[in-house]
Amino acid sequence: MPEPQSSGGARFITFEGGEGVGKSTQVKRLLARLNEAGIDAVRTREPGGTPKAEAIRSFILQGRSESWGAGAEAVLFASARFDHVNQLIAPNLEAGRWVLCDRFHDSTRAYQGLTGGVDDTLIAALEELALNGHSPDLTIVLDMDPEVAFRRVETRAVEEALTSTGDRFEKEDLVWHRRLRDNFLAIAQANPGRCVVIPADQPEAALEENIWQVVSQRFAEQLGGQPA
Ligand SMILES: Nc1ncnc2c1ncn2[C@@H]1O[C@H](COP(=O)(O)OP(=O)(O)OP(=O)(O)O)[C@@H](O)[C@H]1O
Ligand SMILES: Cc1cn([C@H]2C[C@H](O)[C@@H](COP(=O)(O)O)O2)c(=O)[nH]c1=O
Repeated sequence: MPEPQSSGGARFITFEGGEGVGKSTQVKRLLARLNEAGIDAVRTREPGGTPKAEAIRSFILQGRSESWGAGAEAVLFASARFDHVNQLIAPNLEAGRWVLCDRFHDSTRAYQGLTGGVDDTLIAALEELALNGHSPDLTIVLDMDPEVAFRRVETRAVEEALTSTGDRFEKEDLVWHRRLRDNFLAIAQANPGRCVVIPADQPEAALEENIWQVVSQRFAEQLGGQPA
């Protein structure tokens, strides 16, 4: 296996989509594929990725900000993102490491904005502040029927022996999750240069292969022109 490279052309890739569509699984698989191709990369998640952002994650996902409303929660997610971008994402990209992030600003657009009803102007202002110019180079939107994805989340809860099947947003009803799915698709449609929608209801290895095709074609130059 070639040694990971550590400079030049680092790329920022985000994974988005509803609950249980397989984002975390595929972030790990893509990291391994990139490492095999000699690319130095890190994986991270939102909300979270730094100690301060993880503290905000626990606060929100335990439901402690639920009664504050979607606008205040958008501000909390953006505060976590501000720290994450400045302390982890930007320094890694500057050091030449690719960054793979499990959820990013499109989740705020989809959950708090389009589904939660928070005004576009606030979402855009928070985004500008938190991203500080670090927009993803590519966003993979994993798409599938939320009812099927829910079953995955329930199975995961059983496998991990969790006493509760979900965090704050996993507890919303199916109608809400269907709206969320449509909203992720609308975001992808509005950002065709950055977002690629991939059907997620397929075996893990097949999905990994689909994602690798997209990444290796999009970044052929950085990957040394390797065929997909
Ligand atoms: N392609 C797949 N087919 C079937 N099961 C899968 C697939 N990908 C992941 N899973 C399983 O589904 C569950 C959810 O996967 P994962 O945690 O990767 O999803 P996620 O989108 O990151 O979820 P969340 O939004 O809750 O963070 C896990 O138990 C995982 O093992
Ligand atoms: C970044 C971000 C996340 N959320 C929601 C989406 C999920 O319900 C949780 C994160 O849990 P996961 O298991 O890590 O997917 O938070 C949100 O509402 N807004 C955001 O900006």
